[in-house]
Amino acid sequence: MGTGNRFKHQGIPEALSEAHFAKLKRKAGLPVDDVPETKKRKAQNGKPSSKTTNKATTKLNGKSNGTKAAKPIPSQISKGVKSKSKKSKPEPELDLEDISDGIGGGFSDEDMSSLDEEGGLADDFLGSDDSVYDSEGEVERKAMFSEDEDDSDAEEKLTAANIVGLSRKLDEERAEEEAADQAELQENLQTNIDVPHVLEDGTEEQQSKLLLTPDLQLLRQRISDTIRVLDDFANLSEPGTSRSEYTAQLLKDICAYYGYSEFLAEKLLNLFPPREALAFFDANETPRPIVIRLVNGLSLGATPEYLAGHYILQAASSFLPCMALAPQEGERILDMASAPGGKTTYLAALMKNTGCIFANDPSKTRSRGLIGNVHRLGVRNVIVCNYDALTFHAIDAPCTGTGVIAKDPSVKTNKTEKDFITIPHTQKQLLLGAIDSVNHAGTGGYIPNVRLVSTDIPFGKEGFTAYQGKTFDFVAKFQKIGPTPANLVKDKVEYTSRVQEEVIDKTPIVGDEKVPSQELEGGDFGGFDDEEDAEYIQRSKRNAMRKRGLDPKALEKPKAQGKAKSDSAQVKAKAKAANGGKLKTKSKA
Ligand SMILES: C[S@@+](CC[C@H](N)C(=O)[O-])C[C@H]1O[C@@H](n2cnc3c(N)ncnc32)[C@H](O)[C@@H]1O
Repeated sequence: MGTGNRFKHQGIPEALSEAHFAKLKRKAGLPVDDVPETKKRKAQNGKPSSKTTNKATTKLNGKSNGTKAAKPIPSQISKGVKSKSKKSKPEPELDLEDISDGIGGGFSDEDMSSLDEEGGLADDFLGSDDSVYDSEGEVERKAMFSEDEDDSDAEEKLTAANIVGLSRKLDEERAEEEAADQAELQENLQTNIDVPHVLEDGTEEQQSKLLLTPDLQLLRQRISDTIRVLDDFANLSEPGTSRSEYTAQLLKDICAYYGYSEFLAEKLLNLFPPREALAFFDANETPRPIVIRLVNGLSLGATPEYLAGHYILQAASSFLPCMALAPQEGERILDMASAPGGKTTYLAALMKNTGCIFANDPSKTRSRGLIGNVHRLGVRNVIVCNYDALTFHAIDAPCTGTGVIAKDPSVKTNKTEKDFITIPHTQKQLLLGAIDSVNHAGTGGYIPNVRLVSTDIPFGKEGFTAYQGKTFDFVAKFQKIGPTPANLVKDKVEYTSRVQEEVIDKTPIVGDEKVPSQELEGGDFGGFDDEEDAEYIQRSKRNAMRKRGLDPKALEKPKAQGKAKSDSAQVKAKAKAANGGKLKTKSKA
């Protein structure tokens, strides 16, 4: 990530809302002036209040902030949506409610509790989905291709055919802007040779009061000045001060100005040089645009075309990995963490509905959305399953969610140290599991030979590729390059036959013809049966333990077993009662 244009071009960004500072004051036990309703609404960009929360929208001292809209990130839309609008008609608010889960959403995540008990998954692993837009935390998005827009600024329509050309055009425009910015920066450096006084005077109490009732323009100015000092510490720092004093000041100011927890702000500040970090914080205040306009005033999740499965709305982060994978017709693919199915359904389209995709997700709630999308989009080559992928051997793993701050500002304050330790650990485990899965059998901890290969995506930029001596790939494609060594093959055959004895489910598949589909919890797909799931989960756990060389018997405690049996009898009785005497069945597809 280079020094952001936004940072250099936009000047002072829009200030944070008064409600945000009122919240800070309440937390600190200070009196809060009532923010009149009308003022609150004005703070929402002068537009009627919508679901937007603490987006930066108020103007400073009556001045326009001059924020320049970021270039839109292209989203993908497959086909079938015709843009039609009347210039005079006001733009209806976007409601993408249905898109995240395809069947309207509204499910709770309590079904994940069994996994939580194991310390395996936390609930907010589930919310960090950036791949398919949904309405939560939705902010006003700037629509491209709008007939209302100034024609001179109109973008060409994005199609699969012209994506490379369009991307190149954007890169060229960006390069020109960067050159202009650089020249401007040099000019500023010539004129700004004074030593700014940015370190705070006064007691700690006075200082924290200042941060709770800040003059946002001054605060912004101080942030800029501190960064200028940090950029050229030898010449611009005050005598007798240390770099860490400036950094500590910057951290406090950033928390107050942008509304971050100190924990996350510090993490991000350590990740980038200060100037780039500021560009990043600014970028997170800019709502991401979408590249489709509304159709006849209907929300995107309610158009006939949407309901008929003609399109799905996705972010680049969702479809680029599928393009990199380049699945071929007839192949077999495992998507370990697949809900709500953005990638799964796109892969299915790329494979022309041939071959087979195993789409797994451990959240039953999210799996319902996945199933809805699979059905809605007419996908016929997908088998949906519902396991914790850590227990079998996806790359689209759960993430910390820090990449979606622009979409969900709550991330600014709700991430903790634990998330930064456990989530990457889970991601690593899933990746190792995925590598093992390539071999179709457990390998007793052996990691097959893999190498990182080109994604062959002919556009875009490298982006953020290195940090503290480590290199990163936003979309990584691994290829297995060597056969499994002979001694491991032998081990594997023995191992596999042992495991197969254990895992092959020989019970006949029970059809659900006798139960009308509408009576089933999960609709046509067959619903879920907690008792049956508990057995599958136990079995997976036993397998996982064996693979790690542990004794699965450790899982079976006689006392607990007795209790489990009586519990399961109760569950069965309850399920029967709730279902008019019939037990729900589940498709074992
Ligand atoms: C970012 S979303 C996946 C988005 C999806 N691939 C798509 O393109 O629509 C992350 C998913 O990881 C799942 N997840 C979390 N922990 C998991 C685990 N241990 N095994 C498999 N999936 C997991 C969550 O339930 C969530 O649905």
